[in-house]
Amino acid sequence: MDKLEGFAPAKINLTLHVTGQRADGYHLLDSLVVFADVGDHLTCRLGEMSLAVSGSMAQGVPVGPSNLVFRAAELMGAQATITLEKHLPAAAGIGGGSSDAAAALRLLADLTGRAVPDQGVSLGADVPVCMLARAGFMRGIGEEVTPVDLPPLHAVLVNPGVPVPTGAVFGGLASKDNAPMEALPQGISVDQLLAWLSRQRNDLEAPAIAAQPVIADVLQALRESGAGLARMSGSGATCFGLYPDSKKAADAALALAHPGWWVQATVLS
Ligand SMILES: C[C@@](CO)(OP(=O)(O)O)[C@H](O)COP(=O)(O)OP(=O)(O)OC[C@H]1O[C@@H](n2ccc(N)nc2=O)[C@H](O)[C@@H]1O
Ligand SMILES: Nc1ncnc2c1ncn2[C@@H]1O[C@H](COP(=O)(O)OP(=O)(O)O)[C@@H](O)[C@H]1O
Repeated sequence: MDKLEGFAPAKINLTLHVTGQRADGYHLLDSLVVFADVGDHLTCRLGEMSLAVSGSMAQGVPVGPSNLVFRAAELMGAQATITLEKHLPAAAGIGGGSSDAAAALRLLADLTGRAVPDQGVSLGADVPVCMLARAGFMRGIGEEVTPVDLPPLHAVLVNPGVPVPTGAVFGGLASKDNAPMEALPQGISVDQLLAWLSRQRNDLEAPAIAAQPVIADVLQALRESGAGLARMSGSGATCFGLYPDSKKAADAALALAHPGWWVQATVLS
């Protein structure tokens, strides 16, 4: 094996309940996570350590040792020549950096034959679920990950171009001890899933809107575009809308076009 290619899909928190806080300050989460068919692309080859970042969303992404891809190589004890093509906005609540790190960990594990320590959680609370890269529950601070079977969902992702720092949004929570998600029935249909989702929450929505009020405008625009459900992902600012089929999602994406907004029709699974 010489050079390997990998895909780092956007992570979407369909729900995000904050149920407590650990003594070290990290929050306990109860979240249903899915992945989009849009994301970043990586190539990786063992050799001299280097990282080249390109792509439509490369601006502002660190190219040095603070890039999570660089840190993934350090964690694996590997030297590698890596290219990263960024298509996902950064600091956007869709785990772009974490998904890049998880993709790099998968590639480096394949290239070196080494195991990934602790599913990469030392690189970030979102990395274990991004290692799974399919629908799953995320609990603990993010280290407890369980796959779940869900029907695919047609969606539009909208990011209004304002970065939201995750730690600050957690810090703005009015309550840290909120109710967990309801149990999710197995073998659920799309309509049942939508009804179930509408009864769950993203507890970070209110503090994120307080920090960046434009998020409320995005949610309103998604609802007006015909979304059956509109919610923020992660700590924001990206929001998603869910639609009955791919045509309605594509039409909504066209209607949502707005200067400075990143708008993407996608399938979540
Ligand atoms: C909120 C979530 C939900 O999936 O997504 P994003 O908004 O980042 O996409 C994640 O838990 C974010 O994961 P990640 O972005 O990897 O977080 P980390 O780098 O580990 O932590 C950044 C900061 O967020 C806070 N943090 C993060 C995770 C957690 N369970 N409790 C926290 O309090 C801490 O203040 C920490 O210093
Ligand atoms: N490969 C990467 N892609 C994007 N951001 C990265 C990357 N590596 C490190 N970062 C840093 O991580 C921060 C969080 O980025 P990201 O994971 O995209 O956001 P979020 O945690 O909101 O989902 C960014 O502000 C950026 O400086």
